[in-house]
Amino acid sequence: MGEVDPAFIQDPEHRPKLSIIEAQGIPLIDLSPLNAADSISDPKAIEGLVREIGNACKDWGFFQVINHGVPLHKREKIETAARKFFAQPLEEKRKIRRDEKFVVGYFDTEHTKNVRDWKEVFDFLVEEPTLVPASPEPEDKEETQWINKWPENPPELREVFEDYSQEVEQLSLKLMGLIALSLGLPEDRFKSCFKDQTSFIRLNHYPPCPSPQLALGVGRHKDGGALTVLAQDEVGGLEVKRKTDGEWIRVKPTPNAYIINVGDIIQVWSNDKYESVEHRVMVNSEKERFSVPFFFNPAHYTQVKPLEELTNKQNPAKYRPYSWGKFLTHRRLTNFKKLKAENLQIYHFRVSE
Ligand SMILES: O=C(O)CCC(=O)C(=O)O
Ligand SMILES: [Fe+2]
Repeated sequence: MGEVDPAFIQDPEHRPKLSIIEAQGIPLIDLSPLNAADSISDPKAIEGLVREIGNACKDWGFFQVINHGVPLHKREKIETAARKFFAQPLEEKRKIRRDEKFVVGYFDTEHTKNVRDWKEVFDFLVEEPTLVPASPEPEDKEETQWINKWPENPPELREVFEDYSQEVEQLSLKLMGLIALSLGLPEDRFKSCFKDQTSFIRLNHYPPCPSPQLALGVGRHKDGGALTVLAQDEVGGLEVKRKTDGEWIRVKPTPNAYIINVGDIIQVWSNDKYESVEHRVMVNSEKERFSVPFFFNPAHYTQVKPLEELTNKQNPAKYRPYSWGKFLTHRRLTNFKKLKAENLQIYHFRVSE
């Protein structure tokens, strides 16, 4: 990636401001009550945690966690492997390029809202194989399997990835338990939805950009899945749209913390009590940046709809049910193309009021 190609240039209203507002207020939550051996005998600590998580989901849709239980060395290993992978020549990386048949792998021409992102990515599925619908067509009942493509280099990537994904999956399940409790539901309310998960991990590399005021590493978007657990390095660049005033707020890197955000599925399950919030990534002219999001997604056959326990006459369901698998395959296929229109979003399933 050399000079800025017009494909990367954002419309003026979406260009980043170079004066940054750093996050004061994106909650930092200490998960240590979960790890304490006597947590059962200390329900007060868990209650406090549940309240903090609920408030963060409601007010921000984003929070950071510390003392989360994911061993630091496992995170460091995947970050090192990502650096090694992206340092290879483009021809090497393109050997395992994502295409319409192999939907995971390396990709350097992703578009968000039809503007090209200043980044390259590598996606891995958590379940191998991952079962999904064969096509986004609603009448087509056929299923297919997605499998991973592993690069030759670095050779340890597969093992490092498998080790890491188990840890973030455990953390995600714990967080879903806390989120369920915060909605007044049983802790294991969401557990079965993730049995045949369609989760994936993405390695993101944002090279230095000569015009960081014109382009974005990732354009503004919401995450389509249930929950995102993101590791960012010390460079920083993630910005979150503050719900109170629509201002873009930078998430300050906190060593060894994870950034958690509510995805579209939790928004629908909670019938808009919790909102999937827009975010984007700024790039800079000097430093490259790496990040590793884990997208926690349910089984493809999940019909996403507002939970019955959370809806009633006064608070009727705001969304029609939709198939997560069809939503996912639609998104994956349209990601290859620069579309004329915006791709599929949950508001397309909104019940008109
Ligand atoms: O790199 C980041 O900080 C966030 C990336 C992101 O939002 C995404 O990949 O969905
Ligand atoms: Fe995102």
